[in-house]
Order: sequence, then structure tokens, then C-alpha cells
Amino acid sequence: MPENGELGDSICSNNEVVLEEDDAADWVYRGEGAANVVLGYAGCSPAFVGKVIRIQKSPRSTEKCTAETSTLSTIENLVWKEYIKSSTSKETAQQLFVQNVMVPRLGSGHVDAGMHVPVSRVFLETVEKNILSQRPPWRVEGGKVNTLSDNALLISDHSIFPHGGHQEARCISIEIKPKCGFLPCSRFIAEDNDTKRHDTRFQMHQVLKLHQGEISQLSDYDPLDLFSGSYDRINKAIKALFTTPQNNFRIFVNGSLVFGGLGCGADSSNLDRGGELEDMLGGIIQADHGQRLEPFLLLIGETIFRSRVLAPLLEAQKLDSLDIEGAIHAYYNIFSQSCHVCGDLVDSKTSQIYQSLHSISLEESVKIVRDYLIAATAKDCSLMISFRAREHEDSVSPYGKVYLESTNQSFDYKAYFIDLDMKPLKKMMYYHELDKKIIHCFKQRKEMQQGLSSLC
Ligand SMILES: O=P(O)(O)O[C@@H]1[C@@H](OP(=O)(O)O)[C@H](OP(=O)(O)O)[C@H](O)[C@H](OP(=O)(O)O)[C@H]1OP(=O)(O)O
Ligand SMILES: Nc1ncnc2c1ncn2[C@@H]1O[C@H](COP(=O)(O)OP(=O)(O)OP(=O)(O)O)[C@@H](O)[C@H]1O
Ligand SMILES: [Zn+2]
Repeated sequence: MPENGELGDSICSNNEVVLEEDDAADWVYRGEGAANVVLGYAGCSPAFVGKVIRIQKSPRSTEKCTAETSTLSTIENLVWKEYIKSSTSKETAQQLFVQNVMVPRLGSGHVDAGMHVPVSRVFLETVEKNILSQRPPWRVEGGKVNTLSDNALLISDHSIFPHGGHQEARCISIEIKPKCGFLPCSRFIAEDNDTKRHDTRFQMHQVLKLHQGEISQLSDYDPLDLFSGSYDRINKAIKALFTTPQNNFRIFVNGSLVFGGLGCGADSSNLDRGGELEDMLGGIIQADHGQRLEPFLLLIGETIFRSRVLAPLLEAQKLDSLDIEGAIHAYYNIFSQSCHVCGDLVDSKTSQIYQSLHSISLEESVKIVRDYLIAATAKDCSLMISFRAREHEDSVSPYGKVYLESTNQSFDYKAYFIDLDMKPLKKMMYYHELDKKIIHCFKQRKEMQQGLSSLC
């Protein structure tokens, strides 16, 4: 149960201010994912300084925008009933999911659930026009601002520090999408899929992405390193993220993106060949030009190592204890449907293993699916860490402190998780299909490589 007992109403819904056409010019494009566009505030209204707004998109394929007024489905209400009241609108349910499900797991100091601000349709239409030229073409193709939404989510801007009255120090932030940090060991993983116990989901998915032309090279990054808790392995992961950032690593200076892409395709093409990043690091890392990047990457590693901020994220990811190969059967149970997966099985020994999952109670099935979905959110969110140099060693600060030995500097830092959206229940079948595709493609490549090496 949520600690504050809040199950239904929008959190601190700000009904006094409505963003109108004239306000649109104050909001500048920051980035976007598959589902939302994020804009930073460049105006001077105290209510918005230091904030971003997150605006829903609607997929192009549906042609028309749809107003997000509907509520969760009956079965989704059953899954989330401990956390979200059944009559709640979908968008408020999203916010309550963050507040009641994710904040207790990741810590209130690392998550801002945000609050809704009302927006007019013309505000959204103007924003859509203003940002069009800055959006990556493939994202424009994939979706547009949902101009029928009547609000946007106002969240702290995690890529800058709020103004403190004195002259602002340069702020540098990074964004990491760490993906799944453990190897599954569920007894429901079929023998044929044993590779899942040894190869990470991230690295196996890389092979499918390469095959489908979504990336042009395999990433060097191994999530097991980042989540290992070991200083050396964390630093190895950061170096790999820098070498092959894809959509897993970005750097911002004072809120502007300076390294990494606005989506997929950010391969090694934008490494710091011209030394621009070295220039940018100038105001923050006290070292000569050409020697700033390495300490900066060490600063990120040191912060992740010392703060242990990824430990609770890993715990949340591990709520997926049965793997999709187990959880999918519980999914069919809660719909009281005959299980399509078992229906397709020919091997009676394997079906016996899964039969045990079809004899559990509805409550147990709901818990398995709920935990799987929470884990899915934890495997897909991102971490933003912002740094600014500390001027006075003993100054009181609400932020964490990290010391960088190689330059003898201390930094303030803050670390926040973003994109903690609830995954739709209906995605369970997609997850099962994608899992099969990933393994199939990975095994094919492995067999091809083994065939080639036996020829040599
Ligand atoms: O399935 P995955 O692991 O590829 O994750 C999807 C992400 O792909 P990635 O591999 O990180 O590039 C995908 O990211 P991109 O759009 O590729 O940047 C989304 O985050 C997607 O979540 P949603 O559909 O927006 O809720 C993610 O879907 P979920 O699986 O988290 O639902
Ligand atoms: N609070 C924030 N402060 C600063 N930048 C942010 C914040 N929230 C999001 N961003 C930026 O906006 C980008 C898109 O945001 P977000 O990941 O929430 O979009 P999404 O559509 O939900 O993503 P997904 O594709 O995973 O569904 C992020 O990658 C990040 O660079
Ligand atoms: Zn089954």
C-alpha cells in the first residue's frame, strides 16, 4: 500500500495556471522518447524556472490524436488495485504508479513524480510547430504531439541545478539507460533457451537490432558491469557507453545535449573527434585540453560506485523472477483464457512444468504479472546525474558530494530516475514474442559463427 494512502486523485494538480499560445515560445525542445516529448523552460516565471514539461505523443499510425480520458481496463484495475483507485484516469494512474509503486522502491530523493499543468490546445499546436525542425526525422515519422491532451506533466529539470541566487557554476549532466542488469535463472526458461542464463538480454537484443538495421554496430556496453557494484567494472561500463552510446548514454552541458543522440543510431560517429567535448568540459574539469574526458568519465563511475544509486533499481528489476517464459502463463490465468503458449507445446515434459503455473490462485497470478510489469519499468527507465564543481569544500549543500582524486576537485551531484511509466498489461504477449525473436536471432548468429570457426 502507498504510505500516504493516496490512491485516486491527481497529485497537486495545478489548476491555477493554464499554458496558452503566448507561453509556447518559453518552452524549448530537450528530447523525446517513443511516448513523450520533453521541453525545458527558458522563460522567467518562478513557477516554471528549473522545470521541464513532458507532453504525450500520439502515434502517426492512429492518424488522429486521441484525448487521454479513458481509465485503466478492468483487469489492469485488478493488477494495480492496491496502488490506484479504479475510477482514476489513465494519465493520473501513470502519475500514481510513479508515486506509489516506483518511489517507495527507488527512494523519494531519486524520483520526481511531477504534477499536471493544464495546457490549451493552441499551446500544444504552437509547441508542435516550434519544435518540428529540431526533432529527429524518424521520431517525427513515428508520432506527433497529442494536441488533444488537456495537460502536461511538470517535472524538475534534472539536467540543471536550480538557481541559488549567486553566479551559476557550469552544470554537466549525463543520462544513462542502463537496461536489464542481471541474468535470469528461472526454472521456466526452456532448455533450448539456455543462452539467456549466460548472455545478457541487452547483448542478445543488440544482435536483433543489428539484423534489423536499427544499429550499425554492436554495443561494447555490458549492463552486468554497470550493476556489478565493482569500481573497475562500473568504469569499464562507462567507457563502453561512451564508445557506443546508442540510446544508452548522453551528455548535457547546462541542459543542452552535447554528446549522444536523440534516439537510436547514435553509434560511435559522434565521439569527440574535434575535441568539442573537451572544450565543453573546460569550465568543470580542471585539467588541460585533451585531458579532461578521462577524469570526467571517472567522475561518473565514482558517483555510481559511491552512491549505490543503482542497487534499488536492480532489486526492482529482479521482481521479474520467473522470466517472461513463466510470467506469460500467469497472464493467461488472470484473463481466465486457455493458455496459447501451452496450447502450442508438443513436449509433454515441458507442458507439465508450466501446468504448475496454471494451478496457482488468481491472487498469485496477479502478483506475478504485477511484479513482471514493475520490473519492465525498472529495466527501461533512465538515470540522470548532474554535476557542478563545489566552490567551498565545507559549504552546506542539499546535494550529494563526490571527490575526483585525479583533479583534486569536489562536486555536488544529484541523481534522478526518469521515464518510470507503467507498462500496459497488453504488452505481455508482445514481450513473449519479442523474447522468442531475440533468442532466435542470437542463436542463429552464434551457430553461424561456430560454423565459420570450424571451417578455419
Ligand atoms: O523492449 P525493449 O527492451 O527494446 O525496450 C523498449 C525501448 O527500446 P530500447 O531497446 O531500449 O531501445 C524503447 O526505447 P526507444 O523508443 O527505442 O528509444 C522504449 O523505451 C520502449 O518502451 P515504451 O514502448 O516507450 O513504453 C521499450 O519497451 P519495453 O520493453 O520497456 O516495454
Ligand atoms: N526531468 C527531466 N529533466 C531533464 N531532461 C529530461 C527529463 N525528463 C526527460 N528528459 C529528457 O527527455 C528525453 C525523453 O524523455 P522520456 O524518456 O521521459 O520520454 P519517453 O517517450 O517516455 O521515453 P521512452 O521511449 O522510453 O518511452 C529523455 O531521454 C531526457 O533526455
Ligand atoms: Zn501455459
